[in-house]
Amino acid sequence: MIRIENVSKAFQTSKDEIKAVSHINLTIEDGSIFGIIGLSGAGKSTLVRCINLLERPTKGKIFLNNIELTALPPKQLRKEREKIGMIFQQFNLLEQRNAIRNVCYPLEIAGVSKKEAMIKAEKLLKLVGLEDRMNNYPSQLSGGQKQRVAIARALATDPQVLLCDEATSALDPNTTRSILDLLKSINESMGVTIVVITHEMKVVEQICNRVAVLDQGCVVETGEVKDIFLSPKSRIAQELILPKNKGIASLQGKRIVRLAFDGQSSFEPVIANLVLKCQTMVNILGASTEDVGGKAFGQMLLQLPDDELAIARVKNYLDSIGINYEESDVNGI
Ligand SMILES: Nc1ncnc2c1ncn2[C@@H]1O[C@H](COP(=O)(O)OP(=O)(O)OP(=O)(O)O)[C@@H](O)[C@H]1O
Repeated sequence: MIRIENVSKAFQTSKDEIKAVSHINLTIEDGSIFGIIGLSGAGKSTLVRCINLLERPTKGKIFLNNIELTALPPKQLRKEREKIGMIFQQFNLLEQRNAIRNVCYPLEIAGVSKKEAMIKAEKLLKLVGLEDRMNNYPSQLSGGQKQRVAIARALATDPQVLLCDEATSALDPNTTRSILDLLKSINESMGVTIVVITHEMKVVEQICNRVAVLDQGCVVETGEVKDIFLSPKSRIAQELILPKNKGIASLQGKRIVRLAFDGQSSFEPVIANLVLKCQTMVNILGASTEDVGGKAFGQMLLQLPDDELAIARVKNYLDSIGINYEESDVNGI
């Protein structure tokens, strides 16, 4: 289990102090896949680098399995750090080493014999589906293949935790999906706890159990992915789930409702029935649906007519079929 206790990190620049993260409290359970999501500059990378003390927090404590990493002397910290692997957006492979020797690298540093390291590296490269690419250099590999090498390398020291800092942000959607599937299968088969840093809700939806939403260095919302996806409370989570739609700006002053679909409802009959039963037109401004844990979840923004009676009929209808909704004004979307 990872425990982040009241962690803050500030950077001192020549001009002023930048508070990258402030008073963060999070618990990440063993064996889970935990997402940390936020917009650019929210403090995600800083927070994840505080977990393995690549950045030392200015304040607060980090615990791994009840051992306080922030209190350890350097030698013991190095030992504990072997339990935490990390992968990055830009892969960070050693260009002058081929794939198998990249994976051997952390083992060599840990004092494992060359022969043993090669055997383990071969096994790991097979695990990530690169058995036919072991002797290729990074420059000969695609982005997805490089990230697979990086994952194999991160797993070489048998970590309990794998930190993924925007690990799929440089990849196309199909490759992203295959890397996320690989991470999920590593989590399931090896029990490795995975912490995923991302600015994409799709990544969180595809593999995470729980998520913390970060905004301006603070956690503004945390919980089960499906709960946050169904009913985002913070403005930033709403924006990440259903990004701002440029077309909406021209609809100032109109009544908007945000519907939350919970896996039981299919969209078209609901909206078609709503139009028929309420005898009114609605505008679909945007929709976002995802598969979470095998169930379809989603949100939809509807623009309602400027007619209080019609609005009351729509609300009654939504209540009667058990669809959750909330009203928002256009500026709050
Ligand atoms: N070494 C540093 N020195 C000074 N400021 C820093 C340093 N590292 C990060 N920051 C600042 O801390 C804040 C948070 O940055 P961080 O990289 O953690 O955000 P992020 O959410 O990971 O963003 P992105 O998704 O764009 O990488 C930003 O304002 C950034 O400029």
